[in-house]
Amino acid sequence: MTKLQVAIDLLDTDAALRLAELVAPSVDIIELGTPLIKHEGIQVVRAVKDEFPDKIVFADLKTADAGALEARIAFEAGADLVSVLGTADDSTIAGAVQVANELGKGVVVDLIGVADKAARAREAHALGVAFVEFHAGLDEQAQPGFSLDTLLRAGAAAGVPFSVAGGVNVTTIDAVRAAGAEVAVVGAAIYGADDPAAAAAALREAAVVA
Ligand SMILES: O=C([C@H](O)CO)[C@H](O)[C@H](O)COP(=O)(O)O
Repeated sequence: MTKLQVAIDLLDTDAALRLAELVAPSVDIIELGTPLIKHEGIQVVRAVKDEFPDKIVFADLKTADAGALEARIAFEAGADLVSVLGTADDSTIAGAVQVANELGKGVVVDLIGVADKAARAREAHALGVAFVEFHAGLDEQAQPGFSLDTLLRAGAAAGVPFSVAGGVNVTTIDAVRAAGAEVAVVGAAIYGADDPAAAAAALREAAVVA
C-alpha cells in the first residue's frame, strides 16, 4: 500500500483547514505547502495539527540551512515531518535529523533540483531521514518534455524508502505505486479539483491496491 499525502498549496489557513476537512478521510499525511507556510507563518501548522491530531502533519519547509533550528520550530508547532532540501549540506540534514530523533519526529529530504537523485537519496538515507522525496516542482513540471517516468525510475533505482511528487494525479498514481513509492504526494490534482473529496477518494482507492 502506498500512503497518500495531500499537498496543500493554498495561501490561507481557513482555506487549508476547509480542504483538509474534505480530504482527511482519504489521506494519511497532510502537507502544509511551502507557499502556505511562507504566507501564513508557522501557526498554520499548529492550526492543522489541532484540528487533525490523528493525521501525520508535514511542514514543507524546504530548509536549506539551519536545519536543527528550522526543524525545531516546526516540530514545536505540531509538525510530525519536516522537509530539508537535498541540495543542502549534509550537516543541515543531520541537524534536522538530530532534533527529529530527540522529539520522536521525522525528516524528509526533498530532491528538487538534485541532478543525481538516486545517489543523493542514498546519502540522505544514511543520515537517518524518514524517507526521501523524488520531486519535480511546479516550475519543472511546466517545462516542455517533463515526464514523471524519469522520477519514478530514479526512485525505484535508489533502493531506499521514497515518496514521489510532481503533478501526480489519478492517471499516474498507479505508476507511482508500481514503482514502489511509500508515499504518493498529490497537490493540484486534489486542491484544484471541482470535488476535492471525490478526487482524494479516487486517489486513495488507487493507492491502496495490493
Ligand atoms: O512541493 C510542492 C511544490 O514545490 C510547491 O510547494 C508541491 O506541493 C508538490 O509538487 C506537489 O504538488 P503537485 O505537483 O501539484 O501535485
